[in-house]
Amino acid sequence: MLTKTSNVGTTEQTYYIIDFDSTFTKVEALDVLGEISLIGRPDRNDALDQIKAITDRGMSGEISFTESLELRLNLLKAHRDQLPALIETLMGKISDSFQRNRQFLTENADHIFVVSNGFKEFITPIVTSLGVLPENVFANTFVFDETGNITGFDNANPLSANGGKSQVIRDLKLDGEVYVIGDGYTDYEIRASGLANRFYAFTENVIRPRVVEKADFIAPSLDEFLYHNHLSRSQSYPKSRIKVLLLENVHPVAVKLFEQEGFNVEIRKGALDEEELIEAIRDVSILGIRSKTMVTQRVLENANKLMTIGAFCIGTNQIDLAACTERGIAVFNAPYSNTRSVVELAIGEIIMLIRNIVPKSNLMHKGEWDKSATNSFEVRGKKLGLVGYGNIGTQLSVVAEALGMEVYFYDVVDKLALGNARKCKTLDELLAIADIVSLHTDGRKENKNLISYREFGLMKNGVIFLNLSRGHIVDIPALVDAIERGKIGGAGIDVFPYEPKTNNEEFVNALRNQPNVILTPHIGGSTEEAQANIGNFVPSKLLEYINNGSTYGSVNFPELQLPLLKGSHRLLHIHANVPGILAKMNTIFAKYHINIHGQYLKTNEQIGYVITDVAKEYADEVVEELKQIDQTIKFRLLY
Ligand SMILES: NC(=O)C1=CN([C@@H]2O[C@H](COP(=O)(O)OP(=O)(O)OC[C@H]3O[C@@H](n4cnc5c(N)ncnc54)[C@H](O)[C@@H]3O)[C@@H](O)[C@H]2O)C=CC1
Ligand SMILES: O=C(O)CCC(=O)C(=O)O
Repeated sequence: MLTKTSNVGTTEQTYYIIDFDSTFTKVEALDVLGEISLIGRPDRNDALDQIKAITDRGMSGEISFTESLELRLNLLKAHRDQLPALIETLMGKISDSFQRNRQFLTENADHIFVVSNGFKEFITPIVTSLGVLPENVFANTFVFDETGNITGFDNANPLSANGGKSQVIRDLKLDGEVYVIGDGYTDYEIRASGLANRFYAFTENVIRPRVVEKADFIAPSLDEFLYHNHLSRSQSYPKSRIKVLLLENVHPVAVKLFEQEGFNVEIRKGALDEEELIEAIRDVSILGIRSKTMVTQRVLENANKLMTIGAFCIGTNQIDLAACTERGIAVFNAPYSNTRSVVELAIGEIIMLIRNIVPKSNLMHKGEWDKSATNSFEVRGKKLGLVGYGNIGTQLSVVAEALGMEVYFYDVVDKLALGNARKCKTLDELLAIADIVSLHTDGRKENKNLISYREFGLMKNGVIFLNLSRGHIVDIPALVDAIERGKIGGAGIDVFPYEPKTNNEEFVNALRNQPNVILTPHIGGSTEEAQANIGNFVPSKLLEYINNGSTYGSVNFPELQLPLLKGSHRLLHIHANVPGILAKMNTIFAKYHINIHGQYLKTNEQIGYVITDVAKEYADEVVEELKQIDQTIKFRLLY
């Protein structure tokens, strides 16, 4: 993020001086050359470490540049024949924000200079591939011996010595504003010698504190630099300004995906309570949570920048969905990624409980050997009663049948029975018939205490009871009573009306120390596989929404799967679902003679979502007038 503000704006006479290593490319080219030239050498790793250390010392100004160059070339022992491989590698290492903004580089080629202490032999092919003019590349050149070994550098070139970059800029006699973009101390030196008006510390690839503290501005990407200077760019809004807050230990793959996208990502291990979340969410655009963080109306009132929420789980009952919709915040979840994990845990628990393994194992730990078949049963032929026949219920149905169980289910919605499963007309009918009752309903409020004293009363004596869905669905005192009366032969409980916020909080519950009860800390969906699946799936949905406007799979927004944005500007308008909004929008488009490439509209009970792709040239007033339409909730522009 740019840290200081100023009167921005550029003139025709603005010149851009760009560094190469770790700025134009993600890497230091001589480090990469070392990886190539030292292949097969026994001391390769040591030499590479030394080269990297010397590079850093030179870049942060600890040792003179000439010294760092000499030391590195000595260690490299490179050859001319290795340069094509180096160039090929560097082509794949061009910084993402430079790749994205090649249009800026070509359109401003006359005013762009790449000034580097690296070497022309590899810099020129890389930067000219993105439109920089070869005559605007200023860098060192290698000296080779007669067999092609790199033995040194041209000492007459000012860039081989300290202060060389300033010397080059001085000689260029640039008449106008000069802005330097780079990651190293030598880039700052241009500004220090009074030859540049601004120095932007470029931190997309590497952050050097000693350089950053000297900078006029910090540019986490080229987009940020272009945005700051109102220059043409590939992103309507720099991604580094978009803050992502990820709570509850979401999988690292998700963190990586958001970071790769260039977002500013903050992670916290546990859940936050309402007050903590209100504090943390103020400047957050994307929030990622799991099942424990309650996103309430009060939280949302303090989340003015929030665009979207990702529930890294199935359940979304922890989020006030209606309030999100009212505020134009799109919510996504992962409806399938952890279903198998829950099914496998349920099957495992059913077998352990029906065999009475838990008390036997506890006795063994106390040294007691109780070999007997009493109260140990097989699952084959038993009646499994599923309450809720959705994604998990149906999958459990199929796996249970494969184990020889008879499956019965009850769902409030008329569902197709899979395999030989039998539908029950009422919950009561199911409870009366099942040897094992397993809950798989969603967490809607009306399901609170769905299973209480009356329902336990309807169950068979010795029934096995499982809840791996949501804690509030079962009345815990009623469950404890049923266990103590011997009504329940065994129970597996994974979810609780109140669950500790973090692993450091004690689990307090009347179910503790009950016999033949398996208690698990809400881990039905916590397998490595499921978490990695969710970690990939949810960010993909959030990114489609942020980058393209697509809402396919959203749990609260009208679903629109949009074509990729190409050659147009995309105007996204979210409004209260009242008649006439589309007509008002189109009146504005007509008034300004806007060429519409495509238009998409979808509504739900609360909101309407209109996407209009338009030709790139239009008056600024269009955007302002669209935002002013009555009942507008949110407006976004993408390109
Ligand atoms: N323990 C854990 O770690 C995990 C728990 N879950 C929870 O498992 C539950 C089931 O998940 P999915 O199968 O993916 O949900 P789903 O939405 O696909 O299925 C839920 C089904 O329950 C039905 N239903 C709702 N209320 C009902 C009622 N009172 N009586 C009968 N049927 C009712 C719905 O019509 C729907 O068919 C959810 O509560 C989810 O949050 C999901 C994943 C992991
Ligand atoms: O793993 C989690 O945090 C929650 C799993 C869960 O309950 C869900 O996916 O609905």
